[in-house]
Amino acid sequence: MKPIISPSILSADFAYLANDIEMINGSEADWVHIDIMDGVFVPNISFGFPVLKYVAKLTEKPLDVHLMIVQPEKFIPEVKALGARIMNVHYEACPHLHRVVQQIREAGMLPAVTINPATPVAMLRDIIDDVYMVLIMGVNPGFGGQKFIEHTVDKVRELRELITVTGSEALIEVDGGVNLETGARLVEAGANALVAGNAVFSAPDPAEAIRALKNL
Ligand SMILES: O=C(CO)[C@H](O)[C@H](O)COP(=O)(O)O
Repeated sequence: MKPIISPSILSADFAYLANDIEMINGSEADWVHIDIMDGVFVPNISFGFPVLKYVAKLTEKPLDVHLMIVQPEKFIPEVKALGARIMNVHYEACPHLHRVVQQIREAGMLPAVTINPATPVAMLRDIIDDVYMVLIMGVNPGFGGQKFIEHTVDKVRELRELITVTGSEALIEVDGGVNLETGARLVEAGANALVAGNAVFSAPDPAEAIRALKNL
């Protein structure tokens, strides 16, 4: 199975966002990854719903929305209003994660749980049957273009084992530091979906970079 490719528009040129979205529309990308940051959960602020409303209008691929914010459950209606297919919330931001996952499903979206580099895969044991996807961060969230943290590959392997043992159908997505080299190892370890920012938008031909990732 070819990996699902979800380009992260955090690395796009915000002054010409429509051009980058059209590039994604015409590419082999499967989803579009939207990183929402609040300057509290992570030390950066990206964009909010007034901007994303226009991004969503132009985008023809399903939206894979990643909330790097505290209390993400407060924004379930806003994420739903964007037409998002997947809503990713951080394990570290949700003391009542099981409830939030149910709320996302009840709102008609697919729930995904994200773990930071310092969070062990074992913390997902009691939620793995309830989620559509787990997103493993390959960098500390907040910025694009960071160096890939090596133990992410082992975490993917460990999560693949947990999924096999529990019979869960959760997908594994990785975000941060993904390029052709790290992507190949992540897919080999059992990742189903790759988020790529810098590797796509800094490439001379971003659509070709997406195709190369898709063919890993
Ligand atoms: O969530 C993110 C940062 O918090 C970005 O999606 C991620 O960093 C992608 O960018 P790159 O591929 O350049 O690392």
